[in-house]
Amino acid sequence: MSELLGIRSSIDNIDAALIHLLAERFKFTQQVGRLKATHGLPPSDPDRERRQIARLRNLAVDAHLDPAFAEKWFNFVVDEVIQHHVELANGAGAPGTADEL
Ligand SMILES: C=C(O[C@@H]1C=C(C(=O)O)C=C[C@H]1O)C(=O)O
Repeated sequence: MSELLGIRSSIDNIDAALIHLLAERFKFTQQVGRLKATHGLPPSDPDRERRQIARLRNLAVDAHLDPAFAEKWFNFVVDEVIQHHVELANGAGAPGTADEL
């Protein structure tokens, strides 16, 4: 089953890349959260989310990925981001990040 091992090795690489990309994304969303907290802006921006969902759904179709899955993934991530922004607005760091240390 060397074919299976080879395919799984590529899956492992992709999963590692996704973790690194998510970590980078959260670094930037934390910067946004700090700016929002400093300027008294609300944690969520529903208009921005709507625009991103439309954009990501189009990208997903082009990439032959289920657009409903792309939207579900985005909403899952954004829910966590907004939670972090609420915590920053309340003067706390986000859980599980360097802010907590
Ligand atoms: C990162 C932001 O905060 C929230 C999170 C978003 C995201 O993770 O893409 C988008 C909109 C906001 O609800 C932002 O306002 O840009």
